Amino acid sequence: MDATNQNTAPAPARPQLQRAACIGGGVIGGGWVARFLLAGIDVAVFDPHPEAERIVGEVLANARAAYGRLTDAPLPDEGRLSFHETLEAAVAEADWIQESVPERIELKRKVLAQIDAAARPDALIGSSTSGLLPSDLQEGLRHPGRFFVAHPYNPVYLLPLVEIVGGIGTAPETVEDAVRLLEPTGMKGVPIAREIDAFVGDRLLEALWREALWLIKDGICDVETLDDVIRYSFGMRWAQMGLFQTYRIAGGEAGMRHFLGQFGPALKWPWTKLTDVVDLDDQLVDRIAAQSDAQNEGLSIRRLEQIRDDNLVGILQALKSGDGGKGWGAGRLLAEFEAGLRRRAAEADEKVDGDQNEGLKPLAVRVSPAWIDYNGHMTEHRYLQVLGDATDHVLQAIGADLAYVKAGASYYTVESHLRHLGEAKLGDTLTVTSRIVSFDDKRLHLFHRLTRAQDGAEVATGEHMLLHVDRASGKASPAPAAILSRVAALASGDAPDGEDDGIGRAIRPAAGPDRMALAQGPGATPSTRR
Ligand SMILES: NC(=O)C1=CN([C@@H]2O[C@H](COP(=O)(O)OP(=O)(O)OC[C@H]3O[C@@H](n4cnc5c(N)ncnc54)[C@H](O)[C@@H]3O)[C@@H](O)[C@H]2O)C=CC1
Ligand SMILES: C[N+](C)(C)CC(=O)CC(=O)[O-]
Repeated sequence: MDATNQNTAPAPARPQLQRAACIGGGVIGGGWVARFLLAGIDVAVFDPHPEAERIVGEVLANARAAYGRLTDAPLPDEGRLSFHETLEAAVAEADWIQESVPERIELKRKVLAQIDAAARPDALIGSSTSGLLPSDLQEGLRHPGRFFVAHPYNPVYLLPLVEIVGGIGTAPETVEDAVRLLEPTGMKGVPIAREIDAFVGDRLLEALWREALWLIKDGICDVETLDDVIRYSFGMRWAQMGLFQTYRIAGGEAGMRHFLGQFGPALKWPWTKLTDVVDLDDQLVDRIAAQSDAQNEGLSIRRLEQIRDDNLVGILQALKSGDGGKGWGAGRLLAEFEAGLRRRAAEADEKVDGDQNEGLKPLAVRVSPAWIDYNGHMTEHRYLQVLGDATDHVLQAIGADLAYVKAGASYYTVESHLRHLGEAKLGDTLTVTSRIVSFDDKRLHLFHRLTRAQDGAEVATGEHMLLHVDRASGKASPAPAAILSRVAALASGDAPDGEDDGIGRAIRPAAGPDRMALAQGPGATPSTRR
């Protein structure tokens, strides 16, 4: 029996995370706030800093912008954010409380004891500590069984890893619950088998940092050179294959055993200063600070954060298309996160619609920052993307879903006509309504209309002809009866009375000099036409 269960009944199952509390809203606490809110979880914050709301707000603005570029999947509505005067008020309703106060053990213990006393007994309590032992932090708590370390990486809203570390008093189901509850936020909770100072990530980072400080102190390189050495080489490898998979490849065809044989002896050569710790005296601090100022001239912290976030989004997206489209590492996790978002959105639609067959349901799409061009409005190819999603929505409704495609047949778009009728701006929600205009056993003629949700203004229409295709032969083939009967049930034919849908319209030449004249050169007029 662990220490928790001495005073309380076994904790009830924790189904999902709906309300979180963040105690400390600095660099890491602010990142947690953003991660939770963007996953649709309400967040209550306590931080005595007089500018806590502004600081959290700026982290959140960065996070929103990054998510806009990260994913087209339907994010849930943001959770509700509230700031509280007392820690007790912030934690009262929370399912998960994340402590992110400064790294001082006596402060953390005091704050954790306060949280423990004020929180619901079944609420989970995670600490963001970078390396303090959970057993040391949970000493004196009344309910130590629900306490654990949840060590994230900065920026918390983009980097998915959370090291989950239990202490002596942590109940095993707490670690399992923590990993499971983080999943819908896009995070990867990784349980660490045994507690150890600095866990796994900071053990590695400290070793690298210690060596880096020696290299600067000894005048071997400056901070810019050191950063270049990392970012032009092994830093890029680490993002996708870590250390051991990378070194396996470095062993050539003979693999890891050969690598260990060849490079293992070097560990005993004087290639490392290992445990000697640099004295961070004033002179070294001044040198590093001056070199860092020179390296970052003209770049504010907020600007650096935005550059970092853009780069991370790019890396995550590249990794999502890795391994032949299956996704690799953090990119595969992103793909799974997006699949979860789509599944939950579809389930929510289902709930609203029930089983009634009322025709094709509209899609709602939010215009995200990555969709805006130099004219300040949604750029052309994003319209095609939204129309493509709307077509997929129709295909799902007629039963030509991913399982159908996997089984060997699909609909391919063979012709599209897109009309731009208005502007869509950042943050607009677009409603896409769809119609099946006509069909036969091979052809499916679709029409989509995009309107702005806030005022109903028409923004664009898309008209598309699709062919049913046997994927093995790549040739058009008749759709099966089951699909055709769904199509027939959903087809609505003509536009509602009086509505000009522009169906069948083509682009006509402008009234000025005609195409023949233009082809004959700048001096030509229509009269030169033969
Ligand atoms: N900065 C980093 O790169 C990382 C930090 N961590 C860990 O996260 C924790 C927080 O670190 P940072 O966010 O970097 O520090 P920070 O200094 O940016 O933020 C700490 C916040 O805690 C607030 N605070 C102080 N006393 C408080 C109290 N009694 N109750 C509520 N809030 C209080 C401060 O006003 C401040 O806003 C530390 O344990 C640190 O080791 C973990 C991963 C990375
Ligand atoms: C510097 N640090 C020890 C606070 C770093 C971390 O804990 C993790 C990170 O984000 O690098």
